[in-house]
Amino acid sequence: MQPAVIAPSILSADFARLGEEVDAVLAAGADWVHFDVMDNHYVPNLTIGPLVCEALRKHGVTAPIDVHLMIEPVDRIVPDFARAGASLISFHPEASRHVHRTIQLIKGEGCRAGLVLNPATPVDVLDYVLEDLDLVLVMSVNPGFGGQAFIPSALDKLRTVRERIDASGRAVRLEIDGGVKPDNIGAIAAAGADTFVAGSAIFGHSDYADVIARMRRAIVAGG
Ligand SMILES: O=C(CO)[C@H](O)[C@H](O)COP(=O)(O)O
Repeated sequence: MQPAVIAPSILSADFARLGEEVDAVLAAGADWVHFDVMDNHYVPNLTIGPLVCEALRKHGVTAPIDVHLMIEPVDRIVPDFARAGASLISFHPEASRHVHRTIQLIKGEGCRAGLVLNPATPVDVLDYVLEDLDLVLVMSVNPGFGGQAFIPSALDKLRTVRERIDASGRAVRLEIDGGVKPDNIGAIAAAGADTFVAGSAIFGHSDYADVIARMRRAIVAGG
């Protein structure tokens, strides 16, 4: 298993002070910045686009920016995010007519590629494309909003995807997103996740370093 990565979702940050918020969470021990892009079409919410990603890079953020596109159709916006400084770009198979082509597009733009599985999306969407992926993101809430409760069936899905990744022999990251907290992250790690997105649990806490440290301890204890 690869070293654990903690990726705070800026969906729960104070957008009026986004640069400071990202600096603070990275100084507090976060590894990546998770960047949720919603289009009010694929999901019923509207957030941020490539201009904000570029602004974070210009602000001086050098950590990996992990872009989660909840956008349909997805292909047109991929080059814009690559130019804006995205490190990884993940998308939903339901939002792409040609999943293999979208993966190649992301990689051709110089980014790592991830595929996102909604709570009701079967694991077999990984057939024939797992060998091209750098990351699989298992959603443990329905996409669109922060602050939702963790859906327990995500643990079984993590175990299944972990087996498939291990059988592939490739260093594909297994990311979890939605309702991740210090009190469930140990069980999530034990089920096979190595990359942990958390929004409200981190930005809703007054001491980012404390909550991230508690998450890391729980990952080691549970995983
Ligand atoms: O992708 C998302 C929602 O679509 C968010 O990243 C996710 O829900 C994180 O928020 P929280 O940790 O508060 O559940």
